Amino acid sequence: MTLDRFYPIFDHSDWLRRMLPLGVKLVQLRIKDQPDDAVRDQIAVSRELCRDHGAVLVVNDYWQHAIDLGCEWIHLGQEDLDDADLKAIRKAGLKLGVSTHDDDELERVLAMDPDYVALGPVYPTILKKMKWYQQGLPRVTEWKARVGDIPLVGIGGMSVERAAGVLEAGADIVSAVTDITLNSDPEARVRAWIEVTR
Ligand SMILES: Cc1ncc(COP(=O)(O)OP(=O)(O)O)c(N)n1
Ligand SMILES: Cc1nc(C(=O)O)sc1CCOP(=O)(O)O
Ligand SMILES: [Mg+2]
Repeated sequence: MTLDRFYPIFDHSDWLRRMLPLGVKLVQLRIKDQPDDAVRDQIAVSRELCRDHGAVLVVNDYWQHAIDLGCEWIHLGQEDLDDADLKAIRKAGLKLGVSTHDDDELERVLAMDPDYVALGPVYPTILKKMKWYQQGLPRVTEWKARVGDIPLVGIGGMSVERAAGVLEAGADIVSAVTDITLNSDPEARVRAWIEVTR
């Protein structure tokens, strides 16, 4: 399966309800600091919304809910991977996307046979505090050479204006949060993203 090149990330299923009708085909639900039952409910709603719109849903962090709810994709970062039951995840047929930020992390995840590898932050991000400031485009090119046929996701400080450069540098997919969610017209921004990535 070829994943769409535009990969927005949202923190509530309401965002998916708004954005999927515009043509989003790959989307991550990334919920933080919510009660567990609320998270589960939102994953279930998002799964249905994505099914209705022919889109791929990636569940961030909550791999057990993803298994229980019959989801198809999860995204796990390095610390998530410390606690996750990879055997159970694979047994359930879940596809796995992983985060990387340096050489050691990349070596670690390549041994896990991931279904995509994310590299970040390509540009500085305002979404969360990170140890890394920015990887830059040459690092995207290096990562693509190292991951080979595994799809490479560029994340961190992405914008409509930066997307083409990141794809030209070697990313297969570009992922964005605040460029959309903090925009005064998120729908128009998503349309612009779709235009530059298809
Ligand atoms: C596509 C994509 N790339 C990286 C991340 C970050 O995952 P992680 O390092 O586990 O951090 P949190 O998102 O859980 O704060 C991601 N979610 N998606
Ligand atoms: C969630 C996340 N993970 C990153 C990583 O590098 O692993 S950067 C990031 C935030 C992306 O948000 P924005 O598009 O607003 O910069
Ligand atoms: Mg995580």
